[in-house]
Amino acid sequence: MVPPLALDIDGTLTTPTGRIDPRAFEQLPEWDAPVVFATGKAFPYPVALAHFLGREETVIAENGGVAYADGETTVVGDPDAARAVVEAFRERGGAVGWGDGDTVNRWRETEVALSPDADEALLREVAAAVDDVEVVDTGYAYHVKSTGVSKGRALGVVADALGLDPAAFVAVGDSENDVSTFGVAGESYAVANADAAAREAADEVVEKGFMDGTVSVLERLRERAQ
Ligand SMILES: O=C(O)COP(=O)(O)O
Ligand SMILES: [Mg+2]
Repeated sequence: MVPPLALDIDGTLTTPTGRIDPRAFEQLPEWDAPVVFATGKAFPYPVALAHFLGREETVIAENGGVAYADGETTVVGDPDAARAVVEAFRERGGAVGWGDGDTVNRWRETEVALSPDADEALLREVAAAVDDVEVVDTGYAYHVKSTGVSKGRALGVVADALGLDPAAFVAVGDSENDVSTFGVAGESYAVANADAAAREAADEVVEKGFMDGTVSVLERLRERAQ
């Protein structure tokens, strides 16, 4: 039997230009165990991905602020604290940076995400003045979130709902926001494009980057299951 998977999305299932790698549509629909999409993106993104892959909608969004499994949504974190930090950042001249529509934050319930172009030093300075709020840099966004919220903690909630031990999961990821997942999954892999924190936390850093790296992990797990 192949193991259940906890898969990050950006940097892990994508191409270097940020598209979902088409191999996700070849490999994941048939994966014969639960697949949890664990992302920093807002709730609709992993739900849509699972939906269009024809998989159960079992997802972690907002870096663990939102977890959804077996029809049940769990929301944790203090959105008001995160929003207050971003408001103070704006008052001091900072810009969230996604343009007028801001679909990045439109459906976000527990945290705020800022563009990688945002003024990081100012953001960190403003956030440091507020208790229980932190800034997480995924390489794709700066996330202002409650400190107790993490993908790893949410994986515990999701695993529970599925009647599984989180240690049964194999995790693949690429950045700081995957470190907590690597801590609770039984086995963890960072793709070659991963940042220092993810590389340090993973059981193994694979040779290839982005979906090439993830595909190499999936192949290995499939071979092992035979
Ligand atoms: O939303 C981000 O910043 C990154 O998303 P990810 O967790 O799927 O890599
Ligand atoms: Mg990622």
